[in-house]
Amino acid sequence: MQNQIFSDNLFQGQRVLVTGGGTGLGLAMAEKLVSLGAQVHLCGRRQHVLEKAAANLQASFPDSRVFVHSVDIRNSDKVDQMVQQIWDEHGGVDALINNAAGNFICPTEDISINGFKAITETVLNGTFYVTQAVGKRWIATQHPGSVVSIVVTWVWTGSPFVVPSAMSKSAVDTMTKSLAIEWGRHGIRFNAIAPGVIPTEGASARLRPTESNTDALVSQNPMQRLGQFSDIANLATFLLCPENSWLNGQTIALDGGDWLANGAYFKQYFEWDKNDWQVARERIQARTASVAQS
Ligand SMILES: CCCCCCCC(=O)SCCNC(=O)CCNC(=O)[C@H](O)C(C)(C)COP(=O)(O)OP(=O)(O)OC[C@H]1O[C@@H](n2cnc3c(N)ncnc32)[C@H](O)[C@@H]1OP(=O)(O)O
Ligand SMILES: NC(=O)c1ccc[n+]([C@@H]2O[C@H](COP(=O)([O-])OP(=O)(O)OC[C@H]3O[C@@H](n4cnc5c(N)ncnc54)[C@H](OP(=O)(O)O)[C@@H]3O)[C@@H](O)[C@H]2O)c1
Repeated sequence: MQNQIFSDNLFQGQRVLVTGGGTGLGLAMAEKLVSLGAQVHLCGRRQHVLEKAAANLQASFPDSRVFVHSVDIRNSDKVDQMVQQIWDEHGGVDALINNAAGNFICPTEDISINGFKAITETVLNGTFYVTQAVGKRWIATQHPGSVVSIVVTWVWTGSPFVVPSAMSKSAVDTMTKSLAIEWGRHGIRFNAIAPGVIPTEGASARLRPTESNTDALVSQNPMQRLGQFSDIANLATFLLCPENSWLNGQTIALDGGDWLANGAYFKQYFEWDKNDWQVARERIQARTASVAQS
């Protein structure tokens, strides 16, 4: 029998937009919400990835209602059109998970302006565009809402070699606190999850491009393991529960206590020389190119 924290149909009648919902952690959270009865909208850039994710969800949960939106969240007009379409065709959403992100490791002195923008315009700007497009409709219709944003523990530690991501995730953390105050009176709640390492293809290929062995990460973690999809799916579900209507403005670490014990990630890369960085860059860019062509 499945270990069940939440009661069946807890999210029946709830509609949730998950950015980056076609893969990794976004898909894991979407799946949990679907399993509890939610209607979900998955947004990402790659239509075929979204369609496959939706088909799998529908196969696992035949009564589910899953919709896909192929949108680059860096484009504010396209984001607004997507959200308007969701309002026109489905009456809106009740919750938003800001999960889409881009990242790669690189010494900060070597990042081009385009590289900086590829990350910041997704994580910072894109998150704002989606949040504002949804939030302003909630306010206009006096509809309560709940937002969960996925940040990372380096909002507290900072992090070498991923500075555009660290800057942008800190901004999303600050948005969480700021809008928790500003929009609380509209019944709109903001919380965030700061995960430690939960292995996904997308993150591993761009943050650990030359090393797949995770033994050291496991042994340094106070709980002696890495994160699992169920960890983030359960916490996101808890934060979005309408019953938690006084839970607002919080960023919760979900890392087994790792950042308390070990601080910032990626300190091992201080040992890399120019050649190591070149190899890493080639692997990351090959991965990005193959994903774009797939
Ligand atoms: C705590 C544990 C750690 C876990 C924290 C998790 C943090 C995360 O956010 S993980 C998320 C991982 N998932 C993703 O990144 C998925 C989406 N990512 C992507 O699509 C690509 O990686 C991303 C971000 C570059 C965007 O792609 P796209 O918009 O097509 O950009 P693209 O045109 O390829 O490249 C843009 C610029 O970045 C540069 N760039 C790309 N990769 C690299 C690299 N490895 N090094 C240096 N520069 C790079 C390119 O050269 C280009 O700049 P220029 O035009 O000057 O040459
Ligand atoms: N995995 C970890 O250990 C970890 C730890 C801490 C925090 N996080 C955070 O968790 C979230 C999910 O990461 P993940 O590990 O699951 O990686 P992932 O599978 O690569 O997820 C990123 C998702 O964002 C989408 N995306 C990227 N750029 C986009 C854009 N411009 N517009 C729309 N969608 C875009 C991607 O789909 P397309 O490529 O199709 O657009 C993809 O579905 C991210 O916010 C990440 O920072 C992850």
